[in-house]
Amino acid sequence: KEYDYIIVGGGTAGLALATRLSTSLPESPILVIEAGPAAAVDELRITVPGFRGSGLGSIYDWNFTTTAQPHIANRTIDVNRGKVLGGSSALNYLCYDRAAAAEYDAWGSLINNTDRWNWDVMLSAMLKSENFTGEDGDKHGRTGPIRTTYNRKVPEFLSTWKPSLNKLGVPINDGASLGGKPVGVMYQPTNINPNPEPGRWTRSNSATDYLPLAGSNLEVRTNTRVAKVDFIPGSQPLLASGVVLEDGTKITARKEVILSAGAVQSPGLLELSGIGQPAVLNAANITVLRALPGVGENYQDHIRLSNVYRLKDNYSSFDPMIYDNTGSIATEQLRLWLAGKPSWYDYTSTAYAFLNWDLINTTTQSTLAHLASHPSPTHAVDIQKSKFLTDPSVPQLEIIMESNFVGATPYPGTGNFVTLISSVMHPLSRGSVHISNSSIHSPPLINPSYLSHPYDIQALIAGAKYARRIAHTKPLSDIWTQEVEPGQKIETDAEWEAFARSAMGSFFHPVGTCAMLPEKEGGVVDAELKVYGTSNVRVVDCSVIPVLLSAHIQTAAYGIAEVAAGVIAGRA
Ligand SMILES: Cc1cc2nc3c(=O)[nH]c(=O)nc-3n(C[C@H](O)[C@H](O)[C@H](O)COP(=O)(O)OP(=O)(O)OC[C@H]3O[C@@H](n4cnc5c(N)ncnc54)[C@H](O)[C@@H]3O)c2cc1C
Repeated sequence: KEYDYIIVGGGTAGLALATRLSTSLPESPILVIEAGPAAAVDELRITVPGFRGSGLGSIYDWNFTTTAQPHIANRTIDVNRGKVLGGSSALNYLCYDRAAAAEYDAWGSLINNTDRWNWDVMLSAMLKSENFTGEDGDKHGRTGPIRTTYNRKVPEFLSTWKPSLNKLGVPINDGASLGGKPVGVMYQPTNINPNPEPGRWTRSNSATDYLPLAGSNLEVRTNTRVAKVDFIPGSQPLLASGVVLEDGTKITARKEVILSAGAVQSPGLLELSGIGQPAVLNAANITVLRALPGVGENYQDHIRLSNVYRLKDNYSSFDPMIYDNTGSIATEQLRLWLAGKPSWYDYTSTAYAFLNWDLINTTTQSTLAHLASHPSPTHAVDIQKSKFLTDPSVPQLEIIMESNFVGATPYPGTGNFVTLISSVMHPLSRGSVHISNSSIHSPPLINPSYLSHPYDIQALIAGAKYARRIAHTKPLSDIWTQEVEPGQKIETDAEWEAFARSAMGSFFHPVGTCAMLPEKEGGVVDAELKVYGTSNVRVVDCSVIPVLLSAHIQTAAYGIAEVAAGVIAGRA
């Protein structure tokens, strides 16, 4: 059987794109090939919002790890990625937000000043993908597939969040953070469907809410892995004829092959197909069909640190739902969830702050700006990040108040905790992901180069120190008894640095590895997401994001897919 379009990866962007293409081009046979399974409708690890995190390490996770990272004591960091229909949208933590307008505008200015990509384009695409329930005055889509709303149950102590930050001079930004101006402290929505029968609040993802809208011309094959793109020998530019599966089966694409395998695996598929850095391909004994040095480079990810506080006895947290999930509280809450009644298992993250360094103090701003500009950045992505450092509309630090223990050490066994997770929004370390040999079955070599730029470690420490300051500000200071991580013993600069290097984690947001940039800047795709040197291969997923955003990135994945569907259907 032949198809017009083959989409590799039925993940967040892949299913959104496939659904939109199938309805825009009803005469075109379209195939999505997904390596993972379709999860059962009653798969609680995916469906129950409060079970977020329980899919990690499961059959729905690729379970990759980084190479040993020299700047964090040679630790390796887990690289969790969805391996299931819905991809990482089925595995993620359901934070739903958008970055500053200037950050999407930068995409267009970096790729030859095109007006194909900017805030207006991405906002309209992101709104098209959203279906919000509620009234908050913010920018929301109301008719799109992905259901969003606010948590209906939040722990009582969360009420200390906004006043404490506000006391430190951070503006309250409730109901106004999704319109391109995220700086401030606020509650944000979450990708939950609030009213499916029988009243259960469930995770909304690309498999549950885009795919059912697809036309009958869309076929989905699960548990099927693509090994590479097949090119017509001697074609110039390279013309793809289809894909080759891991068992050698060839499937024909009459028009296009679109890679939506995510930021960790789309670059590897290009390399296995003969497009990439000659040194990488030669080492893997793969014939170079097109040298493209940017493939797999420019890996960027959000880095995070936790400050964990033990709550006073009169406060209960989400901890029993995670760490005592056979206990009576958890059992009762799951019974309520199954009955479609308000339950703690409806709950996800709610309380956020997006800050720039100025909001902490001018010394932090100038110290970090100095680190970022010495030596002067020369790469377009780094230059862009240094411009963001002087733009007060662009956040540099996110802090989330989590209602449970999220430490670098194991859960202490008993007790209720609150965690302030701080994350650097524009780290300057950029790494890479490459294949190690010619087999699709070998895991990729993921080297994010965490903390290799001196800005990153100091930014991480500045965030965690500020989180401690928040914790010591009333009314938040009234709810806890002990700082468990990093612990009050961490005080000197050297102690903070050792702690940060030993406890730093990832926020699961890799981007940039098939960057939409000019080829001479290390770009892999052009403004129409077409791979340089090919006439009919595109990449549509988070790997095309050239500069990491100051937001959780699923909204961008949906937005990119919506824009790409318009581009592809317009060209058909
Ligand atoms: C644990 C976790 C928590 C997160 N939390 C949040 C959050 O709270 N909010 C937020 O906004 N973002 C969050 N993210 C990030 C966000 O969900 C992802 O970055 C985004 O969904 C990625 O979308 P994508 O389309 O680029 O890739 P994916 O959704 O990962 O899709 C790639 C798909 O391709 C498939 N695939 C790969 N290789 C092949 C192959 N060779 N053949 C066939 N199929 C293949 C994969 O199985 C997968 O289904 C989180 C991510 C993770 C992993």
